[in-house]
Amino acid sequence: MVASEKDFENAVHQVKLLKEDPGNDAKLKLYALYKQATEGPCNVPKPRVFDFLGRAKWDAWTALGSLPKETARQNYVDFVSSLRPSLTSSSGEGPAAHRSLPESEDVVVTSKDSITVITLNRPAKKNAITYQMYQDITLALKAASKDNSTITVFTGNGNYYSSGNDLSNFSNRSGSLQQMYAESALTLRNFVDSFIDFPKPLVALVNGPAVGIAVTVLGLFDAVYASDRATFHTPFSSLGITPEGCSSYTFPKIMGPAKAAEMLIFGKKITAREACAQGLVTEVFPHNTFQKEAWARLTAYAKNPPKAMRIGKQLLRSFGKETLHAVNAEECRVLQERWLSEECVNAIQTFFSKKGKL
Ligand SMILES: CCCCCCCCCC/C=C\CC(=O)SCCNC(=O)CCNC(=O)[C@H](O)C(C)(C)COP(=O)(O)OP(=O)(O)OC[C@H]1O[C@@H](n2cnc3c(N)ncnc32)[C@H](O)[C@@H]1OP(=O)(O)O
Repeated sequence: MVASEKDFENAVHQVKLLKEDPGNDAKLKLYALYKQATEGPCNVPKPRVFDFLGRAKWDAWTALGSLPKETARQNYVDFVSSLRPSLTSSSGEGPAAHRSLPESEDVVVTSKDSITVITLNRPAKKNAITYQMYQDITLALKAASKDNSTITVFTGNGNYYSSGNDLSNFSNRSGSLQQMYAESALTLRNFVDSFIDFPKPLVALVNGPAVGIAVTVLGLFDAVYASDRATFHTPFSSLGITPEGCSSYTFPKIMGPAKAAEMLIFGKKITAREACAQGLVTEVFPHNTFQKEAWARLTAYAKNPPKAMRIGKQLLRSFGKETLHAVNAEECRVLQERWLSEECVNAIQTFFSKKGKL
């Protein structure tokens, strides 16, 4: 469904009625999408170096590349709808006001003992994340942030946690390359933002090997429990691409720059025990008892007073948030360029022509 002019105007009106400040990142996103929807791609000169606000706005608008006006309009309407809890009740009902998680077989959301569980459910494809799944996960996190659960858990179905980005995302979509990559960068940015902004304790149960973006976002989780069959692999350079998920910032902080470089630049695959020694994983359990032990732990933790846990998380995380959003924006901008590079195009072709393995 494409948002009409009326939907767009309605959303612009709703923004004016916001009761609370939605924060700088949300305001930048709204600004960029509004400009793109009304004026098209940014072609104004870059503001001078000390005009920080002007630059941030220019960067946000420019990052949308050649995203079509209609798509920007739709994204604006969707984004405003995701801000609804802070809108005034007299603002009127926008078309997407009650949008909830679409029925999805590949991303399953369940609830257990006050814990919301988001399960990647494409075991035949090693839980590779499709374009649709990025959007479903983003919506699932938004919903979990508002539901009555105390903890949110991420896991995979089958013998893999996730093989990362589904490489057919590069070929399965319509439209010009420029348009597709601009949309993808925005989708990725929203996806990672939803981890950065997640307000409750977020725990990963890494049931098997994890690859690419499934590894990088772990730096944004509050605890990572892993089976001893899990491995952690970010083969970005061999795919001609660059790190995302804020890992270019979180990994050096977590494990030190040298170990981070081995993983993110040289693509070294590490075991669960190595990842634990380096601080990326909280604790490793034998595969046979992994589910039982991890769930016993989670069920006990979920009985803690929820507000205290939420506020505790805020204290631990909120000071670095601005930086994380800036890192995310920059990683997405760089990736958007890399996707067009010969190195990346060749690597994806190799995967599908020879069914090449990591
Ligand atoms: C324009 C871009 C749009 C992007 C949209 C949003 C932005 C995303 C940004 C993030 C970008 C990249 C970050 C990353 O995640 S990089 C890492 C990408 N992942 C890989 O390179 C892994 C590739 N897979 C493999 O090397 C192997 O499959 C494996 C994981 C080592 C498992 O090997 P296996 O022998 O045990 O199993 P296999 O037979 O290969 O797999 C079973 C079937 O699953 C398919 N499959 C597995 N992983 C992927 C994948 N990542 N993408 C697509 N398909 C995958 C595999 O092809 C098999 O399929 P089939 O049975 O042959 O049909």
